[in-house]
Amino acid sequence: MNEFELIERYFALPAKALYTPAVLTGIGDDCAVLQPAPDAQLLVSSDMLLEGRHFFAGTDAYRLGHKALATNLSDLAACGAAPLGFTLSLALPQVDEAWLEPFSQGMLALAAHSECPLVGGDTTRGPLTIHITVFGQIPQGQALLRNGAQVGHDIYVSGSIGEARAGLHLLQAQWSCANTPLRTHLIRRLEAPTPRLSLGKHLRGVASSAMDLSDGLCGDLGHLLKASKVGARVDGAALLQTAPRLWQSSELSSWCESKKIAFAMAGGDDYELLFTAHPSFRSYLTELGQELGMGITRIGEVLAEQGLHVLDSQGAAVALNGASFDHFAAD
Ligand SMILES: Nc1ncnc2c1ncn2[C@@H]1O[C@H](COP(=O)(O)OP(=O)(O)O)[C@@H](O)[C@H]1O
Ligand SMILES: Cc1ncc(C[n+]2csc(CCOP(=O)(O)OP(=O)(O)O)c2C)c(N)n1
Ligand SMILES: [Mg+2]
Repeated sequence: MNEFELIERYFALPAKALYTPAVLTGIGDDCAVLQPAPDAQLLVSSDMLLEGRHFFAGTDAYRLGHKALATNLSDLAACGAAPLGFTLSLALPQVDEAWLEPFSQGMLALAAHSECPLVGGDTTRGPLTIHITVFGQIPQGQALLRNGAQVGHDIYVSGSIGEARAGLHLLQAQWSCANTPLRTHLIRRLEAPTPRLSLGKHLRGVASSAMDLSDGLCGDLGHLLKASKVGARVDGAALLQTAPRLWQSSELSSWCESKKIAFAMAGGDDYELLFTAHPSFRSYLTELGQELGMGITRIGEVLAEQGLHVLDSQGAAVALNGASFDHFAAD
């Protein structure tokens, strides 16, 4: 199979079935031509996944296809945007049809579900690298950004924080988990995150600032606070309540509270939304969580004084010993 047969079979043909009316020209020309809605603004975000750095060699190809698109859609969700389409640039060591078939299926199943068609890309031989750029749209001026957090606003996260990091530690054999359903759940949280697109749309006009959690709450919240020129207090006990299955597991229930909080604060790969909102939205957000069937947890408050203070249930400061994920941390 040559390069163009590969593109046709695994990407161009199945992608065509997913084109929306916004795709005026899709795969096969020099550029894709997309038509955003009148009065919409265009949003663009790009993320890559590299074998050995973002995923282990031998990771299930269907899940990898899903995750590569999910991490990108998560950025659109964080801005409250609706997907328009995406491009896929792929480096493959060789043509492996037993890998390409599920990879393409996992990616395009999420593309169909999210109404985000594949509209172009590039394919080359090289170390396994998956690079996606997503395009989204939003009505003028409504994009949720990192710089709008206001003093006195509440801080929220969606979903369960720390589970993906626990999944990573399981795969790295840093701890074991005898509870098979929990083990399966944690690894799925690492390998197959759900982009929170509908939550993001519902946060338009509600959230004062938002971002998605990829590197870990500690560092990511730090970016949001810096952009907004504010500080924050995080209630560690509220953060732990987002992942009760994890903390009640027999292996981790003996950890002290501050160790659990520090683990969750440094947990990368969450792909949940972090956002701030005026306290008048509390009941709306409780109902929204029920409507969308996901946790939306208030974990703290924005403060005028800069800096991030994470407290345990006794009000004592939790030492965060550094870390969120940083690709160049050791350099
Ligand atoms: N090589 C690069 N050239 C230009 N901009 C970059 C580059 N790498 C990252 N960025 C930008 O820096 C910002 C932070 O990047 P990153 O932490 O990867 O964001 P995210 O977590 O949303 O993917 C983003 O606005 C991103 O677009
Ligand atoms: C094999 C493997 N090692 C380590 C990790 C943990 N990890 C790798 S990258 C990353 C952070 C997110 O990746 P990044 O490229 O920084 O995404 P972005 O912030 O740009 O969205 C984490 C937590 C992993 N998922 N898999
Ligand atoms: Mg990035």
